[in-house]
Amino acid sequence: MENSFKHHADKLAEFADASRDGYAIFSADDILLCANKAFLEVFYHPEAELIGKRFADIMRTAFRTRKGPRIDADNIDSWLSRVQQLRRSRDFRLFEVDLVDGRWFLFSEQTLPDGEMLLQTKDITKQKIVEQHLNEHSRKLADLALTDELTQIANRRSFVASVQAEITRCSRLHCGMAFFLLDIDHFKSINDTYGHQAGDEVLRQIARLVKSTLREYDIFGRIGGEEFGIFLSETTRATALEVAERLRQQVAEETLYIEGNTLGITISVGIALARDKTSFEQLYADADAALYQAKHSGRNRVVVAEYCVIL
Ligand SMILES: Nc1nc2c(ncn2[C@@H]2O[C@H](COP(=O)(O)OP(=O)(O)OP(=O)(O)O)[C@@H](O)[C@H]2O)c(=O)[nH]1
Repeated sequence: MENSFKHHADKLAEFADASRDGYAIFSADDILLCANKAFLEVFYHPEAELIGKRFADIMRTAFRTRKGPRIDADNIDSWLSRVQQLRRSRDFRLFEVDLVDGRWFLFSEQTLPDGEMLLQTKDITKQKIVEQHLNEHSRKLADLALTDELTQIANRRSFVASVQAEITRCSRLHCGMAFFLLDIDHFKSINDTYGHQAGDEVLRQIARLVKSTLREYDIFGRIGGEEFGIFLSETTRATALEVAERLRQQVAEETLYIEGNTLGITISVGIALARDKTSFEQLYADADAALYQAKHSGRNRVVVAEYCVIL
């Protein structure tokens, strides 16, 4: 019977040694007592250099030789003191470790009541690559869902969401907000004269031009068709007018080169202003009314919504 146990224990040791997963046992005072080949391979050091060493010394060697686990720290001692707080903080811990050579391992630490610890490592490089591809893919999908395909600026959905978040913040702080509706003049005749593709190119170039004149934290998006929205926070009436007028002027002065034609484009801008609680719908309606006035009083102009005169 005893022989049979011994036989099975030997078999287990044999399998553990041949396993692709790493196994190691650390003593209660963190000395590496034994480890199989797969574990030693993670650290790139021969058995003789690791067995009998303290965990801290093994990690110091990894840091110094830049082999084994990637240690993103300037100072190994402060890194070690952080890690030591985590080690044995629970009976069982699972965490991912990336190696300097680009491989990824899932580590598990199982601590016995007397402080001895069994460390297991599993190569998860393939899963990590798939995970990274999936993350990248879903980031791209999220970007696509938020971006207007033609102009590569925010689409209506993401523009409205950003503006609503900013309205909430500004209303709380009672800071001035300005909302512009910007519309290309006689855009239909551009399509009719030069074709729809030329019209698309005008939209792209105008979006680029407007974007380059705005500040990084101004919110800019394509609301639909040839209509764009801009939201400025922490803004006075005078600043809003100045920005809109500068935009109008820059567009009017720019010559666009579209499919062999030189085009002069103008825009009309309707502005709504607010200081206290408001909504996207309210700002949009007010700016739209102002834009209507701008169109009907000759185009290529900026009009502030009537009720905003006092703001
Ligand atoms: N090329 C192109 N045209 C578009 C797009 N979206 C909307 N349009 C066109 O934009 C034109 C808008 O025309 P209108 O609303 O009559 O306005 P307008 O000709 O710009 O005249 P005003 O706004 O009154 O100055 C329509 O002919 C739409 O077909 C687009 O993505 N690409």
